[in-house]
Amino acid sequence: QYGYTLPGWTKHNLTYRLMNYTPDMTRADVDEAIQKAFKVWSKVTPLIFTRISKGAADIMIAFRTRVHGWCPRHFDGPLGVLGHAFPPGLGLGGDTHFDEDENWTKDADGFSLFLVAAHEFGHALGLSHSNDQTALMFPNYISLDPNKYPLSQDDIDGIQSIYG
Ligand SMILES: O=C1CC=C(NS(=O)(=O)c2ccc(-c3ccccc3)cc2)CC1=O
Ligand SMILES: [Ca+2]
Ligand SMILES: [Zn+2]
Repeated sequence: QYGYTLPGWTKHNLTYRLMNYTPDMTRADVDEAIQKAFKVWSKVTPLIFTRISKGAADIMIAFRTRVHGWCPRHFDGPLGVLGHAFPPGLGLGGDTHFDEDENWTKDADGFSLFLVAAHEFGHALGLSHSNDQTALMFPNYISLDPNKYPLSQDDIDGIQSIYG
């Protein structure tokens, strides 16, 4: 069960924007991984995610390393932290950054961008970590079979307690 859930977004139609791409994957594979990661959550909530290519989106997505821009959190080089996302809110709220020092992939080796994005988007929607080790919101990376539906009942209960 969740320690606490943050107040979620007050609107259900959210926009997202990819600020840059990782050289580890093709653009098409990055677009697909991000789209699939949003679909995991839109399937179990009334949330709708719309991609925009300019202007300020609710969820700004970027690949960054070490200290980056005005982001109050920094990355730690290869391994360790893979990404971070800010809880719902204006400005930095919802923004999701991936550590470019990782090897991002769509298949087995390296880290699955789809899985890490699905986890980070859980935070961007207001979820905290789960202590259920089968949950997508579990604090440690588990390389689930990306084709297996990654949401556990704990994740669904958590997200529906915010956007039910
Ligand atoms: O707020 C934080 C702080 C530290 C984090 N650690 S991480 O980036 O290495 C990470 C850990 C687990 C996952 C994950 C967990 C379950 C399924 C898929 C990914 C993703 C990223 C992830 C995170 O969201
Ligand atoms: Ca790292
Ligand atoms: Zn950041």
